[in-house]
Amino acid sequence: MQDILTGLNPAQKQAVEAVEGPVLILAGPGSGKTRVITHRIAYLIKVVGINPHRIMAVTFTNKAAREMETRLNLLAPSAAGRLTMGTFHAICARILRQDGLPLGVPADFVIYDDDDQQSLIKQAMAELELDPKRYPPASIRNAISQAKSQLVLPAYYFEKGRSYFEEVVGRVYELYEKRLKQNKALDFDDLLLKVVQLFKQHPEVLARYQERYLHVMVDEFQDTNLVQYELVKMLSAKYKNICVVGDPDQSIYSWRSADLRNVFNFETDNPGAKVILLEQNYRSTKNILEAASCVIAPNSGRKPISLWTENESGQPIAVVETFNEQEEAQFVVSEIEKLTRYEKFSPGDIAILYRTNAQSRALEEAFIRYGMPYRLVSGTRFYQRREVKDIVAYLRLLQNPQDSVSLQRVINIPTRGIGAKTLSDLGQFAREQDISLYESLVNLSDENTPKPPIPSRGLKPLTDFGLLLKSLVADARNLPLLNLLDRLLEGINYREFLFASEDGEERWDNILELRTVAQQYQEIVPPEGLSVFLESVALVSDLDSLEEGVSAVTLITLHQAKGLEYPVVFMVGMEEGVLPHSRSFDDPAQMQEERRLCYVGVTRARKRLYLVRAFRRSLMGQSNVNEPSRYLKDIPQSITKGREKQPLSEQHTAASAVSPVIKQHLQSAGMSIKSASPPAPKLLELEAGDRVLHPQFGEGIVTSINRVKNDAEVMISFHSVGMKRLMLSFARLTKLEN
Ligand SMILES: Nc1ncnc2c1ncn2[C@@H]1O[C@H](COP(=O)(O)OP(=O)(O)OP(=O)(O)O)[C@@H](O)[C@H]1O
Ligand SMILES: [Mg+2]
Repeated sequence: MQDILTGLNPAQKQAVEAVEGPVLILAGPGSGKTRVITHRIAYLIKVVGINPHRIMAVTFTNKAAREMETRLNLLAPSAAGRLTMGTFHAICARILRQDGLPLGVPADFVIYDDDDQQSLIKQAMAELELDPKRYPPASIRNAISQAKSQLVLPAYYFEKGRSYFEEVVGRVYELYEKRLKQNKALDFDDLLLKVVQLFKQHPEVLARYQERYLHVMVDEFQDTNLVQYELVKMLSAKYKNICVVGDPDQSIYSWRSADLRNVFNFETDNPGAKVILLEQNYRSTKNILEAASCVIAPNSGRKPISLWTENESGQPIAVVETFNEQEEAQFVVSEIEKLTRYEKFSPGDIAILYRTNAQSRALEEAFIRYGMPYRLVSGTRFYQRREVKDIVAYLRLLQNPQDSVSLQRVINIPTRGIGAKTLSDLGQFAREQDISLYESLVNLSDENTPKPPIPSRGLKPLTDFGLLLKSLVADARNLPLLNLLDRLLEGINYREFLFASEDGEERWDNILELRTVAQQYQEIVPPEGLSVFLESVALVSDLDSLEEGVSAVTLITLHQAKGLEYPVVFMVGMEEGVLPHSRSFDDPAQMQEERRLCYVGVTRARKRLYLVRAFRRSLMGQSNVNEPSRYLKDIPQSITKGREKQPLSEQHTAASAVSPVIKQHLQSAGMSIKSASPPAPKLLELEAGDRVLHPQFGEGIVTSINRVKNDAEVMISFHSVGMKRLMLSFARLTKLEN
């Protein structure tokens, strides 16, 4: 019992000991909310003598559940594995496996993820002969998901007075449900919905669970939605021992229907509820905490939660401006190098937080280049993302039309009605004729060649695709990489295709991010740009995912970082348009949520906090000069340090188009800059033998120059990547003194 209550402050102790009746714990970040839940569970088991079997603890992520389990194991080893702990979805899945039968849910149901769900909806729409152009499957899917999270059934859509679109939703919904059932499958929304239905329609089942769960606890309560709260209420209705902890300032999931009203209504829903406030922060230094409170203060309608700490003031917050996103990544990586080399932080102590997944790309590349281990939390590494792989496969095919693996990958992407049977017939025909798959496609439009035995209905899309490929292959020889990529995306209508899928917007963002990469190869004479690009992609993607246990830097979105803490935190992309995200600009409620997101980020840091931004950012194919994030201005200069205070004009005159990092590198090597490429297209004067610096390839020596019209082709032998031929007007070269 000693170890359970010692190590808690009086307010925390009160929260742990308040085991009877409803309890609401409201407290700011790092004040020990999660710690209280863990200790409360241990206390219930070891002191009050509750059977772990009768306790339920709901966490927000599986990772949080695992962490809680580890901590609990230290306090109450006997409880391991006996209590019900996990996310709402995991707990509901368990209930349905046990008790779903009365509702017609078989014990061996499978769970469909977003992708499965999407394809089943498309299938249902095809069966109903609904045109996906008029009724985008993604909107139908959203409507169905919304309906489910509000416990609305298909019948609702057939009531009088519904719109035609609603009726369509209803018909798809109905058939979709039928197919799910035939496949013995549940989608994510079903997991919650079915349990609520089960409890409502079969009170005897509910009674059993109510009897079982003497104690129910919920962490991160501010991010629960209505159905989740409904469930918690039902489960705890008998004993009313329900303890929820949360922080309204950290509510960041409204886009998943999280509803803050759950917090505000808790006291009225649960008469006699004890409300406990925790005010001491154990996580962060005074400086970090002050920065956090300045960031959140401007939000309106807050219940101000006071927060203080006995921790030291610590280092000032580092506010760092870099030139562009590559330099930002470089800065982060070289700073990490210093932190781990001279300051006894290990890579596992460090996290990089960002607003959108697409931002990870520049960071990942820097980590790979430096050979520094990193771990991307529950996101797919950039070059492994499906849409990125698809487009890279296309580009590979354009470079090498004989690449039949790539061809087979993309032949029906976007869907163009080329089925497996047609493809295998074509393959066999190509083998018989001893030509490649690509040639067999291209030949279809040539009257003088033999035709494969494929019915004309199947032949048409093949012929069209062959023609498209042929013209793109020709483009690949002549166009700079970015133009080629654009031509490709247009030719296959890729944007439309992505937007018809559920997470289309995010996936398109990744494609735009791929454009940013392509831009960097613009200066290389075609078709070499394409092959250099593909070569570097191949190297980057080849990296095996990290083994567990290796100490690695964490790359994570702000949303996923909730509840976690790291000794060192880098928040990157601290710019208007990135954080706050430009999509939120015209919605005041959303802007408040962006601010909370920033607050969550800042409060993840224990000892060091870096707020990094880029003067110019190419993200998702657009190059923008962004203002510093408004949140930076809210942090008083007395607790920051950095390059922030210099006026921009001094840093970014034409002569300093060279990034500060590179400049620093030059200076430390005793070199100086003779001339930098100015923004106006005046060509750098170069001759064979000159030493130059390139922002990506590093240092090299000019081996030859070939003047063409107003430009010149320069051959450069780079130390890092060998010989490259660049267009002088595009190449971001700096001449070094010989
Ligand atoms: N009384 C205490 N004594 C020492 N350390 C404590 C105490 N209370 C909490 N901590 C430590 O402070 C840190 C933050 O605690 P915890 O993660 O539980 O906070 P939280 O309120 O859940 O934060 P968040 O809102 O970010 O989820 C943890 O490292 C925890 O171990
Ligand atoms: Mg917590």
